[in-house]
Amino acid sequence: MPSPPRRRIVGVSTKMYFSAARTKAYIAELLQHLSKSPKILDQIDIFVIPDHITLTSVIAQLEGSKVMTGAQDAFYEDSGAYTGEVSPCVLAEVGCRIVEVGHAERRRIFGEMDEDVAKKARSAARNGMIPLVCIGERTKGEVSIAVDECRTQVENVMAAVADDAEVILAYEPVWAIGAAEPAGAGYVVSVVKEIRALDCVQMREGVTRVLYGGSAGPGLFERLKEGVDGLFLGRFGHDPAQFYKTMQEIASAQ
Ligand SMILES: O=C[C@H](O)COP(=O)(O)O
Repeated sequence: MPSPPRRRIVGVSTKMYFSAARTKAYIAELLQHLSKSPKILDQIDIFVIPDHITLTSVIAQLEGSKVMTGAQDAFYEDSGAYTGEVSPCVLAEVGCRIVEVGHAERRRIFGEMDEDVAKKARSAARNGMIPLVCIGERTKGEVSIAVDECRTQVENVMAAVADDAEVILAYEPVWAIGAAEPAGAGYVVSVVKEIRALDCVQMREGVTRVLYGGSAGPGLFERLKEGVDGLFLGRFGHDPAQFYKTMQEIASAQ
């Protein structure tokens, strides 16, 4: 079966870096940039993942712009006695489109395991949102070792998520997150090629896009374009002008 067409996509997470005021100003400035070339949103998908507190105001600011808003996490149950958790059902209700799960910081600091990540991805998809699943090896080394570590993460998720649901995999080598530079292009392209070749990815009915994240920013996509469908930015997208520049590069890459 031929794989479904994959549209390029780029997004940014503000993690827990921004105040509410900065998030508001960031989105306003981003919209100003986008108004200069509105066609960009017909060419590629764009998303912003703010913190939970500002999520609904970001959705309101972005209304009518086609820029998607995502959440940085969501619980795997829709409702109940889960104090402090965020319901995927409520996220969908307020217009959230993407749910990021399994970020390396959540795995390391909050002890999330592949099983938790898989359950969260399943409930995001069950609620009509796109799970954006972060995967990646912990230590810098050989391509084959990275692929082995990612394989387990991906297989767990794909076994849990409905076969026809769209999934975004964000390949983020843990050692490249928060670093000065991204992982080497040849290395990333090789790992992503192997991830795409996994049976659990190949055999899916739903679209699976693969992004690269980990010190990503302007100037990177051209080197990764033969392997990835886009980029997932952190720090180097926290200046709206830099995020916009990255979008332009992705939209214009042949
Ligand atoms: O969520 C984004 C990634 O963890 C990358 O973050 P970074 O670009 O600041 O390294």
